[in-house]
Amino acid sequence: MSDTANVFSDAIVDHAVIREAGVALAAESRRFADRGWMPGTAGNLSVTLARDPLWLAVTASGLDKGELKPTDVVIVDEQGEWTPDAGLPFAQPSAEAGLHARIAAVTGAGAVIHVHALAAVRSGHHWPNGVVLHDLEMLKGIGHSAHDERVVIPVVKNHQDMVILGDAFERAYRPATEAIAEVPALIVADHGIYAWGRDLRQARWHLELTEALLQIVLATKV
Ligand SMILES: CSCCC(=O)C(=O)COP(=O)(O)O
Ligand SMILES: [Zn+2]
Repeated sequence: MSDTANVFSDAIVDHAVIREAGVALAAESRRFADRGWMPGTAGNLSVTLARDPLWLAVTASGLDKGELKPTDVVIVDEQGEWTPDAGLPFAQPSAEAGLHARIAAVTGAGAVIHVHALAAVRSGHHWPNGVVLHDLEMLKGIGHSAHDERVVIPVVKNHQDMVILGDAFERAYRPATEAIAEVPALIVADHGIYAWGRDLRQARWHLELTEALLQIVLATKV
């Protein structure tokens, strides 16, 4: 019997779904810790389990993100708060779960990843009003045109209150139009970057490509 069986034995939500989310979040977290983007306990991840009401499986707070176990997940509601309705015992969700929930609610994302990657933090210092990207082939990887589009990665001020941070995200977010895709990333100044997608894999692609684009604009700035 696995170590998750007891923890989830009274869960109202589907045990297998939570187990699958925990396995996936731990694996992704390890990947980013190995890259140096989640040093120590930095960073957090979530996947959307349900939409009505909104429930996310988010990483637990304050743990070594390179050593998460499949049981180190917490089910939170649309405020990012632990919900008793999921039937799991209390565990402290990520301090940033509220922003994950807001991003998932506003964008429809199936997964959100937050890391403390260097180029994102440096870019936020250099361009506090947003980072302009253009004429870069990798823009196609975040849904944009490589040549005739000017894409702005929004930058918002850091805050410890996730409602204030969520409001800042909503003001900065530009949803997709028929002509232009959304920008699936947000820089939080002096802190790190959030990226999202329909699932963890696409969120990872968006994160890796955005961080690579930011490395290029930093390396080529005059
Ligand atoms: C050690 S970094 C400070 C907290 C933070 O920014 C972070 O990403 C991790 O917070 P969590 O509550 O998810 O462990
Ligand atoms: Zn953080």
